[in-house]
Amino acid sequence: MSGQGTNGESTGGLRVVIGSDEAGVDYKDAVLADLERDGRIAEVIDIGVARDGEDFTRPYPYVGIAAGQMISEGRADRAILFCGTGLGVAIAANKIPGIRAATAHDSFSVERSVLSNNCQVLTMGQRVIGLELARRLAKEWLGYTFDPGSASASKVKVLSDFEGC
Ligand SMILES: O=C(CO)[C@H](O)COP(=O)(O)O
Repeated sequence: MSGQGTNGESTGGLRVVIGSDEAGVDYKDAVLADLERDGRIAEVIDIGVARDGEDFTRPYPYVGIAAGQMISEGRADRAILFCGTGLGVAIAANKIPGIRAATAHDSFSVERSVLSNNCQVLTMGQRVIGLELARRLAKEWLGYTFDPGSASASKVKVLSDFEGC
């Protein structure tokens, strides 16, 4: 069984949620395939929507909330979510106490979302960036680990203290 690392992550390898609404399903499926080939990932959890599924028209807030809850409850370490812009799923995930979700479409922001902000959730927009960039950014993002001894830690703690978790 996996233990907990200093970042709250599973020490047995990352457990990663992937999800989208219908506007992000093409990118979700492409990144899902990448994650399944990625040796760093212990478990990939696809929360939909499924292209041919009954949940295909599930609105983005349900996707963001479900992903945030999985992390909050310790059932996953990270989530990568897509919608048209990436904004809606981030707003939804951020409604869950303790969740830090960010929309990032460039390499520097992707890096800082972990190293500065200790984000557990990355969101991107299928209507905003190209597929190959989204795939690359997802891979990069999973390679970063927050350093609890860094100068950024006390800033993130302000958020945790405010939320009480
Ligand atoms: O991008 C979205 C939400 O941020 C979603 O994929 C589309 O939402 P809509 O513009 O309200 O249809």
